[in-house]
Amino acid sequence: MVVAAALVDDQGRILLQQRPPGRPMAGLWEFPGGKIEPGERPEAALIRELEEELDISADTACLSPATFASADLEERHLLLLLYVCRRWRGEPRPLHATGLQWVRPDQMHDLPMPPADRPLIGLLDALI
Ligand SMILES: Nc1nc2c([nH]c(=O)n2[C@@H]2O[C@H](COP(=O)(O)OP(=O)(O)OP(=O)(O)O)[C@@H](O)[C@H]2O)c(=O)[nH]1
Repeated sequence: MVVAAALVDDQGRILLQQRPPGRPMAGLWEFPGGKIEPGERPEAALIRELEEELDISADTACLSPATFASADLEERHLLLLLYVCRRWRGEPRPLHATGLQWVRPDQMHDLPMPPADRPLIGLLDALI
């Protein structure tokens, strides 16, 4: 079970981060987030991941449940809960990722992304 955020800026662009080398799916552009730890609430997990990965603070009230992805990975099944977040404190910095970029949903079709994320693009385009 994974939580992730579509951080949306005032131009309707979404922040993607690039997975670093030496890890599964290296080089792909993904939504910031990560695994929920045992006993952790999903929103708390996402707030923790945003701090760890981007050095930003978000409040639970600013995390809107948006949609989810369900896909087979190599040895596991992934359930990814995607939240939309339009307000946070701080300027995102790539503490774990190779890089960050802000993109409109329609631009995501041209980026290499994890297969599970592909069905989310059209949904985000309609939502934002
Ligand atoms: N954060 C994030 N993870 C995603 C996305 N799409 C997707 O398939 N995933 C998968 O969901 C998992 C996220 O957990 P993580 O980021 O903590 O995983 P990790 O690299 O430590 O994976 P590992 O523990 O299997 O090595 C990974 O298997 C990742 O490939 C996405 O858009 N954002």
